[in-house]
Amino acid sequence: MSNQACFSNPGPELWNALGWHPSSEQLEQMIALQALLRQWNARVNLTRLVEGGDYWILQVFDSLWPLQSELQNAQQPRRCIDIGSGGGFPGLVLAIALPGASITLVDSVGRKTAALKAMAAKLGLTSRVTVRSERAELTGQDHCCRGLFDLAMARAVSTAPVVAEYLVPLLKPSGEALLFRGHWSPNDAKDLAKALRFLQADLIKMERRELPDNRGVRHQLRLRATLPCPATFPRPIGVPAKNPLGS
Ligand SMILES: C[S@@+](CC[C@H](N)C(=O)[O-])C[C@H]1O[C@@H](n2cnc3c(N)ncnc32)[C@H](O)[C@@H]1O
Repeated sequence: MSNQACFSNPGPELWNALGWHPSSEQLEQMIALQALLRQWNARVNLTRLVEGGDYWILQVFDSLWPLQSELQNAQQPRRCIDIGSGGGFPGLVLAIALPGASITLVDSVGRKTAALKAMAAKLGLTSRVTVRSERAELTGQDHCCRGLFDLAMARAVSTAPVVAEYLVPLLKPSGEALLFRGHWSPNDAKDLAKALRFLQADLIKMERRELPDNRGVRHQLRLRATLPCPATFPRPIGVPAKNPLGS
């Protein structure tokens, strides 16, 4: 089998490259998620990456590779939140891979959150997955979410300073924000550092990795709060994107 064919399937090559292997139940859930995305895509534009390597590498692998340490302690109770979850990446894949975690999925588009709720129910994840249909700027100011998460993440939602403003207010004092990035440059790092000064947070880790099958380079950035996030952040709806911190 060519490398490309191996990585287009959920076979051992994919999991060896990831350094984590799903149980048979988890694998079934990931295959079921793929089928649910095909169904829901007919009604709502969730994602076009649902077949072969597009699904297994660009969605599943890409959602899980930054979580090596969490995957080693997958039963540990954790509160996680995925901002701008879209079709459920990384949030729903995380809910499958981390049986100890509870996951809140947030998206501002009602049709997407309806699909997320229905997919979570079909996957048997309702007891651990909560779906919120709202803007992240409101989530971060809601006492039901602010300051309560061990892990707050976002993939493909906005620039790093904007995403940091959404995520940092959600963290417990010991929590970490996880930014999934594609390209990452020294200028991106400078912009993020300026934003983090406002949010009272530090960059604690940056990791680069190539996806299997030459599917591109990815970066993960981890942030931690140094002091409680000032109450003014996140600012009202639309302000973080219109006027990014530090710009
Ligand atoms: C490009 S999609 C990425 C979806 C998913 N995270 C992924 O990686 O496939 C961005 C998603 O973020 C949502 N989004 C963007 N800004 C948001 C905000 N301020 N609050 C909540 N959701 C937001 C959009 O509705 C959209 O579903």
